[in-house]
Amino acid sequence: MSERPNTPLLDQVRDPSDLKRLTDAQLRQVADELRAETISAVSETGGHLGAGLGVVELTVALHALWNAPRDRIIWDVSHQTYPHKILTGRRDRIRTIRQKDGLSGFTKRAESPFDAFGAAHSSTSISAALGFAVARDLGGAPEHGIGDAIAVIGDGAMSAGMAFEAMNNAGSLGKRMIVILNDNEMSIAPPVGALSNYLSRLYAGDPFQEFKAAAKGAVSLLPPPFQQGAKRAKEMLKGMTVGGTLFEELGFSYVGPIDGHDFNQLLPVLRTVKARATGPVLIHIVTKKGKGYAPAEKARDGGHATAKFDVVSGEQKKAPSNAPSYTSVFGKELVRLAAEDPRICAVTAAMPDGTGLNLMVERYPSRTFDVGIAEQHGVTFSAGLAAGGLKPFCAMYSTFLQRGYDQVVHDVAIQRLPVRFAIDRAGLVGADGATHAGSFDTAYLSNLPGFVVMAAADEAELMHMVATAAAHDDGPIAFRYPRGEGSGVEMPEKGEVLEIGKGRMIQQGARVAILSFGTRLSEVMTASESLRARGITPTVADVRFAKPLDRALILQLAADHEALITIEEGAVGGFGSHVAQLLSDEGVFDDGLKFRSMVLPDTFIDQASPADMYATAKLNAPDIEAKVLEVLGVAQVSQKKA
Ligand SMILES: Cc1ncc(C[n+]2csc(CCOP(=O)(O)OP(=O)(O)O)c2C)c(N)n1
Ligand SMILES: CC(=O)[C@@H](O)[C@H](O)COP(=O)(O)O
Ligand SMILES: [Mg+2]
Repeated sequence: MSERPNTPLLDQVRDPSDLKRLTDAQLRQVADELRAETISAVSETGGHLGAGLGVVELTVALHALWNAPRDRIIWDVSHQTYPHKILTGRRDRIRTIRQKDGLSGFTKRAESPFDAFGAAHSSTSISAALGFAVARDLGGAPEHGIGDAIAVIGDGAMSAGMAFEAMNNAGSLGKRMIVILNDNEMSIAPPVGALSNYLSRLYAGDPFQEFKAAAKGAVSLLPPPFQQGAKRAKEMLKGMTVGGTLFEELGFSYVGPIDGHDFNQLLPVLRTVKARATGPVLIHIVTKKGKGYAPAEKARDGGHATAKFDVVSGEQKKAPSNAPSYTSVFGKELVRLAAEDPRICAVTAAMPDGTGLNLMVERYPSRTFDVGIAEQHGVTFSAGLAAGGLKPFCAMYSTFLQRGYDQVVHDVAIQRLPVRFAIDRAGLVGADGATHAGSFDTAYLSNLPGFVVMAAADEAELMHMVATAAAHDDGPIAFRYPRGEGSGVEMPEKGEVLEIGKGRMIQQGARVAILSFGTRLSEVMTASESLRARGITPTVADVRFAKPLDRALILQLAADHEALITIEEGAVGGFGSHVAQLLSDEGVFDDGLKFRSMVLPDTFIDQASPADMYATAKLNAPDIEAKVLEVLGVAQVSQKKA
């Protein structure tokens, strides 16, 4: 455990009301102590660091000036809320963050009344804030009332269509609400796109803006010191744009850009907006990701997310592993295939490193597209690329692909376009918890006519599936694989093209056949070992495909066994449901087949290690063993704990 920082003033802040009696100079001290406490806590837990460090001053200022929870502060993505959690009565649990039974790494309404709106996927904050503003004006929450609605959104999150949909709506409704655009010129990777360039231009230091601001009579929106002391106002006006921005065209009053780490700018501007805003206002603050912690400031990603680390050296403490990550296996195999086929291209929605497409960016930059946090566009853009004769790999996390679902149905599936979906983070992901669980993709893709849906049982299988997807030109195809390292299996030199809709036998046994879809296969084999001691050897197949099903294999195994069990890392409606439908259609149940489908339970599972989450889901080896015994009617003496 690292030495805890000395935080005499922060120690006196039990909730945000304690900030109200502090002077501006004391707020500065609280911010410094809060930053030290955040660094210390994350060094022990790991987690999202850089974004929180960048909003320390903003967090203190918002809680000092407004009255949360009556005023609703809505943090976009909410990976930057560790300082907010510390200030809102959760300091004693901050070192449990992202762990089993600990604090969530994101805002969560069930966790605290100060978490006005749950998040983790980006670009929802302005819509939610507008909802609160309208609810306030229509008399919602009559017991305590609703004060201000304040959305804090990053420059990366601002690039998403949803943010603009919300501004378009807010600008026309004209309700009082505040959007704080926290511009650190970073997403996880450096931000991309025209909006990012536009924001940079807004604070390019054009002295013309000073005159423009004055000429537009902007003084009414500026803090009183501006209006009184010409010198200070002049200083502050330097580089500040009022009027003529994209945001103003959308119906917002725009104030900024201001230095989000400088209380001398932040506090007066926020006070003035609080006192005077009548309609929607956007305050543009400029900050640094990782601010105040040199290793984070220097890191390529601004210290976005980190393992546990040594505070002094910044060195991260990662467990060594010999197995490659699924992500890197995908990235490397794609690069290999792209060398052979110039029509192969790749699309990521702001996750080049997370999806392994950084390797494609390095090798084939002109064929790799980071579209920003814009999954909907990314999917339809891929559909366009496919319609135009290219072979796009649309690489997204399972959970984020959810945002592009209508595009998957309407633009890809109905047109039978050969978009290859590389679905990373499939299944339960661990510390990011329920919001990031890849639980639904098998269900929501397998029910689409003409889709091919595969899951890799290990990293070698993943290589084959990448090759299979590249070769598949007849409609859309998806392959899913989990977060983290593979099982260390022997790797082929290159992926082989699999026959569509054909599974593989792993082990021939008797009485019960287990059909595994995805990486639960290793748990199935562990269970099988244990069952052997009881004289039961299950037949095991890796089905590879949830769609099209290997009908011949499944029907044969159904005919040869008294029981069939399916298992997958996904919610109901996926592989198991399709097998049940097949067995039902073929009348196999009429012959007395016993059938069990092991899927994720009908509940959102909170963060823990993936193994713990799968234990909660009852999808680990002991659960499989128990299921086999149950279906065969064998008495269980005792079940080992998962
Ligand atoms: C819909 C969606 N896509 C992708 C992500 C992954 N993601 C989390 S934070 C982040 C970058 C956000 O950048 P920004 O809003 O500028 O916040 P910063 O971290 O710079 O403070 C991304 C891409 C996400 N959370 N939600
Ligand atoms: C906040 C967010 O959405 C990302 O930072 C996410 O936590 C990344 O997850 P991985 O660590 O699995 O890439
Ligand atoms: Mg940013």
